[in-house]
Amino acid sequence: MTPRTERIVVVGAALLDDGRLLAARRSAPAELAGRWELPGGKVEAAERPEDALVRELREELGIDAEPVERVPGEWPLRTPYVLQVWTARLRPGSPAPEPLQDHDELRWLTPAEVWDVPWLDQDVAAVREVEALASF
Ligand SMILES: Nc1nc2c([nH]c(=O)n2[C@H]2C[C@H](O)[C@@H](COP(=O)(O)OP(=O)(O)OP(=O)(O)O)O2)c(=O)[nH]1
Repeated sequence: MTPRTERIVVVGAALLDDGRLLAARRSAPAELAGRWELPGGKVEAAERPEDALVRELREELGIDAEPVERVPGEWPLRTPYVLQVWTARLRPGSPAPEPLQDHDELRWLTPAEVWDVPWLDQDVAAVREVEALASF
């Protein structure tokens, strides 16, 4: 058998504002519902990950966001997906985030509160990496 090499990047945003990290609770699909994640989604063909991030955050949260820097690392999700994370911030004048699509609750977490929500298992290592950033 030929090993499967195709991989599809899911971009997640570590949206930081006033020293807090935005966490989003998934409302679907059933196996992920109720767990918390970094908002984002799949990068489309020929799309740059940073552009996908901006698009997904507009669709899901209604915000105007700006990617800042790639968080080092890459984390496997279910095949063929891998998670990459960028820090991001709200552009001046952006609306506040609202759970418009895929989520039913949002929380801004201070560094002391980061582990107060049940993150998706596959996000824990990524969130640890975000926690280590000087900007948070
Ligand atoms: N956005 C996001 N998705 C994650 C994370 N962790 C994780 O396992 N996933 C999974 C959930 C989904 O199966 C997949 C991303 O799909 P999605 O539903 O958020 O993305 P999308 O809007 O592009 O999807 P689609 O409805 O167009 O298919 O990755 C995470 O931290 N953020």
